Amino acid sequence: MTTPLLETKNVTYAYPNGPAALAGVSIKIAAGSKTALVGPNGAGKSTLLLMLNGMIRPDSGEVRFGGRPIAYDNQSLRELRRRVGFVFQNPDVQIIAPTVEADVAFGPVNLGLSPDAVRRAVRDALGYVGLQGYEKRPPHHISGGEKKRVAIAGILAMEPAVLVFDEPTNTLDPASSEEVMELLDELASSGRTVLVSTHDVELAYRWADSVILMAHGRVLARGPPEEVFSDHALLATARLKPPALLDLYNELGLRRIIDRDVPPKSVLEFTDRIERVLHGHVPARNGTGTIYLCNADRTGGDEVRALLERGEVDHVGAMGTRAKEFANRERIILDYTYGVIDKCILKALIGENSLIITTGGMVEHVHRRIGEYGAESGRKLIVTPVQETLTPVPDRERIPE
Ligand SMILES: Nc1ncnc2c1ncn2[C@@H]1O[C@H](COP(=O)(O)OP(=O)(O)OP(=O)(O)O)[C@@H](O)[C@H]1O
Repeated sequence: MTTPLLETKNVTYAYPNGPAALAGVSIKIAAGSKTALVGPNGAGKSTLLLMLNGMIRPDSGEVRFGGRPIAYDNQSLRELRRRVGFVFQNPDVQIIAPTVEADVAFGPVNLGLSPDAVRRAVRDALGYVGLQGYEKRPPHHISGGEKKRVAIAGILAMEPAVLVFDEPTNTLDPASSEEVMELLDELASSGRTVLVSTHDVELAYRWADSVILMAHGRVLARGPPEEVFSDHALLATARLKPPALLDLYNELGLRRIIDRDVPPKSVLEFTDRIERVLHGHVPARNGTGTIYLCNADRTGGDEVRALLERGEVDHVGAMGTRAKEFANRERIILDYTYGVIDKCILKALIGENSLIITTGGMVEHVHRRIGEYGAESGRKLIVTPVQETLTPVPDRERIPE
């Protein structure tokens, strides 16, 4: 690894009158990485994260940002906290102002930005988390998932290089959890470094590119999720279970039903592997389902409803916060809000049709991802822009030819 963006060197910490919360922890976080800090209750995850932006000072050892030890004077801490944004587990701790707008403005105002720059920062951050229109609402009158997004917007408005999330999905329902994880994916793909703590191994396995496993104030293991989560004994020490997909894959490997090489990260990858074992290849099928693609920036609700009313669409998914807002506004019920492309490919492979609603640059991404899947698996998948379903003779686009 080149110089890590964030690093701790043998840090220790005990709360006043408490046992050691951290007993010598060294971690390295690479710029642009998606890291999950995984461990049971009381492992020391929150304590370690609080150290990364100077909210807790180690009893011994050192925290480094950008290769330099962090300093604890007020000026240095203010600068560090602008660069390393921290989203608390409980948004009520973080949200302090009487309106959503004032809350998100708090950081930029403190940074001394001009009123115009503050307005822009608030607008952009609320847009990013899909909360335009919430500006004047009192934060205690919105849902838990929305509060989480307000807290994230408040941090984003300061444009940090690193985003640290303590248990981002704790207390959220499954759909809200998925939306927050998708937001974290968007943040990471825009070049930010994202670090989350969690005891949800399923989430860490599919999301992270690097995992740090902690228990009893120590690091037990670190590395790619498929390696760390394949060690059952270590996971048991940390009172955790392996992710279901990886567990099944490893068991099939041990029984020599499949060759173990690169573990699958998704149901789609796994089912393709099984098909290859059964047939020697992923069989081409006639009659794959169609994936309709709606660019919500260019399509009206009436047009989408017209397609849905024809009864040809079996499943609907939305990718990105603006697309979800569009679906919400148009009262379109969503079956998928996370991992949408893979889920729609899986349905297409069993002959069912689906609709993906998305916006802006994500439209190209959907085409690319489905095209790549088609090229790798040798299957022809049909992607039909919703606009084309409105013309009398649909001009279908085949990917790949
Ligand atoms: N404010 C505090 N005062 C005293 N002890 C604390 C305090 N916060 C945490 N601890 C103790 O420090 C240890 C590590 O706690 P920490 O919250 O960092 O763990 P965690 O891995 O984040 O757990 P969880 O998943 O439950 O949030 C635990 O033994 C806990 O009891």
